[in-house]
Amino acid sequence: MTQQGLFLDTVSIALAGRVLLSVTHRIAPGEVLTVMGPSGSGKSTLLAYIGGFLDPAFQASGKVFAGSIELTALPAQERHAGILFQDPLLFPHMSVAGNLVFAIAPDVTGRAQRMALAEATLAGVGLEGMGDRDPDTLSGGQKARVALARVLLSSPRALLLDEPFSKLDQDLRQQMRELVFAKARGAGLPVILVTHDEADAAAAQGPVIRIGE
Ligand SMILES: Nc1ncnc2c1ncn2[C@@H]1O[C@H](COP(=O)(O)OP(=O)(O)OP(=O)(O)O)[C@@H](O)[C@H]1O
Repeated sequence: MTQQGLFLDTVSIALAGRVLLSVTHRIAPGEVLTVMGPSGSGKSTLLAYIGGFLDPAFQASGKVFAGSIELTALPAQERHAGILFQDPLLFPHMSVAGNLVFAIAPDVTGRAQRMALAEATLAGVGLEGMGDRDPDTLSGGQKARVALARVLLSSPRALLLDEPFSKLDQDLRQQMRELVFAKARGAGLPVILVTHDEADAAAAQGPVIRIGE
């Protein structure tokens, strides 16, 4: 996929007639925009709007573009907004490789080819040879890496990070965010990072917007 920025064009979201946030911002390929703000200010809601799963209780307007593609004109499954949540949300009844193969686009055909792609992506996040493992046997940091591998395999147009590091201890947190930012830079993916943590924001080395303050 060619490198594309993300453009939030006069995005405005309200709840019960009260405007939660208004944002216009361009994020370059590989750049991280950090979004901070108090609990309940609408950070997750912004990601839900971009991803296409905003609850109908909200009133939203504005467009979101990935390069020249208007994501807000597409159904959620066609947006390819690569979202990572606080919880890695792995399927417990599938192996690690199974969790990854599931995310690969159907145009990669053949079981061997799909498994090879999954294994290579696993190796790229530091989990070489762990495809056969059951997700329940992994540590929290390893699960977070599997979730990252899965999102990278899903042909994302952007990475939307909803506090994905917050359950990890300090060292792991630092390692994981460096890995995510390096992967985003390598793939030329624009990133939105929702966090409460100033150290995350500093590590992102990009612009910071604060909502609800
Ligand atoms: N489905 C919903 N229906 C009605 N209100 C909702 C719904 N989901 C969230 N809200 C409200 O919308 C506001 C924004 O919520 P949101 O989860 O985006 O905040 P946040 O900034 O991500 O908070 P936190 O930092 O605690 O995760 C909050 O007041 C929340 O209670």
